[in-house]
Amino acid sequence: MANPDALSVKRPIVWTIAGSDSGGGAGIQADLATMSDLDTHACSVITAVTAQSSVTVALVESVSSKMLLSQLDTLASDLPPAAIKIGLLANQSQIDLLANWLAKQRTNWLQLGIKVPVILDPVMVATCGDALATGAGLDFSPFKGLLTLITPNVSELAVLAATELSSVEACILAAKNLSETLSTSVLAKGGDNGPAWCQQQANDLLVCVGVDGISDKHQWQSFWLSSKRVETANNHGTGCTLSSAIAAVMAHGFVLNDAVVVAKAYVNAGLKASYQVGLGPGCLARTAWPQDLGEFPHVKMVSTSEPKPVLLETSQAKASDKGFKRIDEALGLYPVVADLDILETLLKAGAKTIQLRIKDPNAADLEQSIIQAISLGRDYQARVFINDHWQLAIKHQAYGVHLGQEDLIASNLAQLQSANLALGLSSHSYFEILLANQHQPSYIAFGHIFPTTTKVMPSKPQGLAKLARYVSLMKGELPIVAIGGIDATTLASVKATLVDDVAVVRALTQATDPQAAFKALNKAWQAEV
Ligand SMILES: Cc1ncc(COP(=O)(O)OP(=O)(O)O)c(N)n1
Ligand SMILES: Cc1ncsc1CCOP(=O)(O)O
Ligand SMILES: [Mg+2]
Repeated sequence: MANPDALSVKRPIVWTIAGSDSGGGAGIQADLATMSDLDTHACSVITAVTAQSSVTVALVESVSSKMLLSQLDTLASDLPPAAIKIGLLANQSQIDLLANWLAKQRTNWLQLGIKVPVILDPVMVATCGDALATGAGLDFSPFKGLLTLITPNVSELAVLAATELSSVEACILAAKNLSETLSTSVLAKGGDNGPAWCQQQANDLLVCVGVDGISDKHQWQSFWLSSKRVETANNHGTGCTLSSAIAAVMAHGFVLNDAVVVAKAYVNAGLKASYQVGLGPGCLARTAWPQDLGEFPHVKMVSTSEPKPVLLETSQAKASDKGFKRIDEALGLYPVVADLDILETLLKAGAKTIQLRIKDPNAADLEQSIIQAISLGRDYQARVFINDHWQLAIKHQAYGVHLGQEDLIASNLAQLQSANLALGLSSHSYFEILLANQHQPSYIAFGHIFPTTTKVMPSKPQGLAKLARYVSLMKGELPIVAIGGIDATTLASVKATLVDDVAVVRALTQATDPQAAFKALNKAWQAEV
């Protein structure tokens, strides 16, 4: 099962509501190509027909309200969307009609328990500089509360905010204001050559507004997503491609933050392989689901003390200096346990990696238990990781520490690294894998793969298809450990994703004979695929 695409059999339906670009590089044409390339079935609702080439927009004719409504209703009754991308809306009455229609549909969908992500790319001007929508003063406020994400570029954001965005701070403020005005997350794109501060590299600002299914600490956070600028004039349809890729990835069940980073990687790869067709700017190539980590952006939380995006050259140099201890021998079947009795039992059974996970920070015998676990690890020549309690792990020289994304904010990684401890980091998405990977940990745990009762999770079970995608992205970088709901019945399917290692809790701690359970699971894990 090395090919992750083999795992997602059914193509989810995605709609694009946008204008036709007769030149084929942008609009509906770019959207359909992108959505299809990203393994979705694309339906189209055409808002306007443009007579357009790579150098000019000769004529724009919007479709009638009757035609717009008829396309929406016809599709809704047979081909309901898993996600919607909205592009060119040619005039205010189209905005009003669509917002009204979406509001009614949303109520129907919510009654059925369906939440459909809606991504709005507020298209105003074509790459050649010609206006596409009539009237600069389009009012998008009817969409308030109906959108998941709006994706203006810096010039569009300046128009929407009715202000110049000559500084990073002004851009952050305008994006946050827009997110409040429309009650939506915002992706302010700095990919086009805009003001001086976004010329050096492509810096996009993601303002998260109550994003579903991600860590509490990220739901309302803002992030810079930075990539090196791809130097090419063939950038016609970049915004359409990005927003339709975001919709397509969300239709596959990925959270918003994941969809944004995958779409950015998709656009970066597309720009690198872009090509010229007419006399003007050419278009992006379609390069399928991105699998090259190098195409993904660097992610940085926006903080009040340091609001600026990271400079990529320096951050990469620093990251390689700061790598954590490498894992030479595979972690293998990795038990995670809450007490010393079971820890010793499993070491006796042959566990070579084990984690002590005591969740109560006030546990009376916490430090003593940590000392004891580390000492048992030495006796049995096993690698003992301590969960959460990184200061005690340093103090007593554990082999390593395991931390979650939330723990990262409160811990001192430099101290851990100089004490030469190994570091495992949790992740629950592409986005968190990128965040974790930037610290160059010793391994990244990914989960939960299947439902679990061991821990209350903010995210949904990831499943095998997603696991396979992450494994393929991270192969050769550092070990990926799958965790969550893994037991004797699911082990073989997890192994088939080619993940490096597996961590288990209940499959061992709730077994009637934990030693026998470890031996059996370990044998199955070590066996050839
Ligand atoms: C191997 C492994 N993977 C993931 C976790 C979870 O860590 P974290 O997200 O910090 O959650 P808690 O375990 O602290 O509840 C883990 N402990 N081990
Ligand atoms: C700590 C943790 N982090 C992600 S899933 C999980 C618990 C996994 O436990 P189990 O193996 O019992 O499902
Ligand atoms: Mg933790």
